[in-house]
Amino acid sequence: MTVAEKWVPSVRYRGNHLLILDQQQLPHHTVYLNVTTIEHVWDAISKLKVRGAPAIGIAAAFGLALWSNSEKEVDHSSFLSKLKKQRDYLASSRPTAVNLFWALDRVVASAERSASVEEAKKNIEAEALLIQEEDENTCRKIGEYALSLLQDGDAVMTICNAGAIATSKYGTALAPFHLAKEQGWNLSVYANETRPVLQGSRLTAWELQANDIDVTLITDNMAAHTLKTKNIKAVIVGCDRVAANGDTANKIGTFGLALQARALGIPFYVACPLSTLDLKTSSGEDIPIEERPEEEVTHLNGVRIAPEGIKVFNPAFDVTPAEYISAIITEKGIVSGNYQEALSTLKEDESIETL
Ligand SMILES: CSC[C@@H](O)[C@@H](O)C(=O)COP(=O)(O)O
Repeated sequence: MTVAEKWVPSVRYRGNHLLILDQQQLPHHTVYLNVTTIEHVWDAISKLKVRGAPAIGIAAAFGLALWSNSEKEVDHSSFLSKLKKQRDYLASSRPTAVNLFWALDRVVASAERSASVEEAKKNIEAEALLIQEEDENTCRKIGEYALSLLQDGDAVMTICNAGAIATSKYGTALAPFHLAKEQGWNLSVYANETRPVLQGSRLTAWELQANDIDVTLITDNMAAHTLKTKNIKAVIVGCDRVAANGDTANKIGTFGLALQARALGIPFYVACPLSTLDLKTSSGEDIPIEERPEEEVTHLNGVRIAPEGIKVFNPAFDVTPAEYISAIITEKGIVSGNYQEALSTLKEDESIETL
């Protein structure tokens, strides 16, 4: 079976409510949360019940649709200013993944193209649905380009979960494995467990195993040894924001993997949709890095594993400088070398297929 046949969507829109796959309960329970208010959506994003850059954007877009469907305001301009306040509220749920702001701004812009409240409501819903639908095609294209860098039989390493459940379907970094499966290739994946909240062991291991893709779980501190001894042909990761110069923010631990890959001469690829490119942020130094609650570090499954009172630093992301990235794989092609120029061309020129 392939991801197309076994698909468990992360977000399902039902007009007056959303069904959100609770990724905090995976791999033990496949549970959908019944989300009825914009506050529920904020909470689900902030607590990582829905996570992964594209999925956060999709959930937030539907959050605005939920709000709009139940809003009683009849004056068009008051409706639009209330909408913008809701946009700012949802934008405060997480700071690093730019897809969140990109999706919210698309929905607000669609409402601004309306002449009445009724039309604005229709536009908001249609735009949110379009964002979700487009992401599926985008991820498939990313998977096709990523697969062109691999060969049947290759072993590849990844971190976190940039998979189907982090997007509309297929994923970004995991898309090539889903597509390889469809075409009968055998790729094997080494998944870093991804402390502190274990997106690798709880989500990537679950997603790939459920799709009969050869996956081996390692702890994060096994990565260098595994890269060196297991004939790994590439590292592929997702990302939360790419700055104009190609510096890339992704799950904490990614930068370490990039350094290890460089030291061992293994290509290090970043896979992402163009919605993750943030040309307004000039370099990685300007990307806001989320710091999360210390309990994520001091506790495992609710059990304290560190002494009371210990100081904790818990950045959720790190930035990999562009010089360590062999190529960035997008739905419009693969870029490498001078990222500054290539990324802005890519964002501007929708017709480019491969650079
Ligand atoms: C296609 S998902 C890409 C990234 O969002 C992913 O690699 C990642 O770092 C997710 O972090 P998370 O904190 O789980 O939202």
